[in-house]
Amino acid sequence: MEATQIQVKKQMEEEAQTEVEIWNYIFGFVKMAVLKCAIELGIADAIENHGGPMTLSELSSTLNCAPSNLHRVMRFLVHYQIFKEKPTSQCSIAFEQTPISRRFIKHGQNSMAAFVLLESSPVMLAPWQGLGGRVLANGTSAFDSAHGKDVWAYAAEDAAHSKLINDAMACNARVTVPAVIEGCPEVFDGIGSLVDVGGGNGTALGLLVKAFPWIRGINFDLLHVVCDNEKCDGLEQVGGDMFQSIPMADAAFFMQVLHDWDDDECIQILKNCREAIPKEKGKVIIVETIIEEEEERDKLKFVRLMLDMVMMAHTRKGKERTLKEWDYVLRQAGFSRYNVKPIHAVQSVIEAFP
Ligand SMILES: C[S@@+](CC[C@H](N)C(=O)[O-])C[C@H]1O[C@@H](n2cnc3c(N)ncnc32)[C@H](O)[C@@H]1O
Repeated sequence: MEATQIQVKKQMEEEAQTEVEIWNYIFGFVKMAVLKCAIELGIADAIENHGGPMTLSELSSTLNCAPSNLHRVMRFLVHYQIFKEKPTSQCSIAFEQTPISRRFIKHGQNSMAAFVLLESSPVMLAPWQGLGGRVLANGTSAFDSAHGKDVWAYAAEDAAHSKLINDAMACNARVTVPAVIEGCPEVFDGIGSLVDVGGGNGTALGLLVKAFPWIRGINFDLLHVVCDNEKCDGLEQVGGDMFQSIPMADAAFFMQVLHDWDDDECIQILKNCREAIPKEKGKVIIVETIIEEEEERDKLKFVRLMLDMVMMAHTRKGKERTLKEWDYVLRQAGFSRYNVKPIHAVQSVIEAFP
């Protein structure tokens, strides 16, 4: 092939790929919307309860919906390999579970269904309309513009939304905390008491106390959150404001809390934390995203960048941080020494010492 022919072929391939990408951007939300619909209908739950693949008529009668519409939803989900088609002995087609669909069973192991329901809720989608405004005004929160208050004040007044947040955080904790336990168990050696600051419904701390039974767990969150929490063996529930003070413990644990706040706020929270832990042997364990500045660490880099945009949409001044930015925050808060431990998760573990 001549050089010009090669160039023309390359250009045509690029144009075709561009066309694919453009349509992905235009209708990117459709995947999330159809997944939300599948979770609300309970499609994965129905197939799991059935104990094996289900035909369209079995599925539509179980879900009590029109087969014609369900067929279109299933065709879409099969195209994206969320479910698989399997021929039956009666020459029809049945739908079977995949590793992806199993993650969307409502109460299944490692289920991420609650996270989809939170992020696709009208409350969390509305702020995205104001992202440009936030960038231009540099500081006007997109969430505040949409709802007139910040996400935590909103949750304090709307019990259903608060539950949506806590359930989503809990399903994420069930995936992330085992990666922490497996990736760096030594971090928890010698800790007699651990306060989980912004611990939500206590799922993360419950898993930690189960894995390290010598730890006495204190789950600390806003009063309205801990008041709604179910009693959990081995956990003390304490309500309060981390900007005021943090309950005393040998160590403090923060998972996806500091990314909700700007540097000055994080420094304030971490200074309060220094007051709560012993000067000599105390430590802070932070489970957060670290944005890599140079080489890509792994396939999850895009999630970290997306999470940073989520912080821009959903918090006032929160952000995902590079290592340099974490270094600044920790040093300003008086933590002289820290280790970073990569784990098999979107987040890393930062162990910091006063
Ligand atoms: C993104 S969630 C993280 C929950 C939990 N650490 C996890 O990863 O599953 C942030 C948590 O911080 C809590 N929070 C917000 N403001 C707080 C404050 N001023 N004092 C204590 N907790 C607060 C919220 O109620 C929420 O549970």
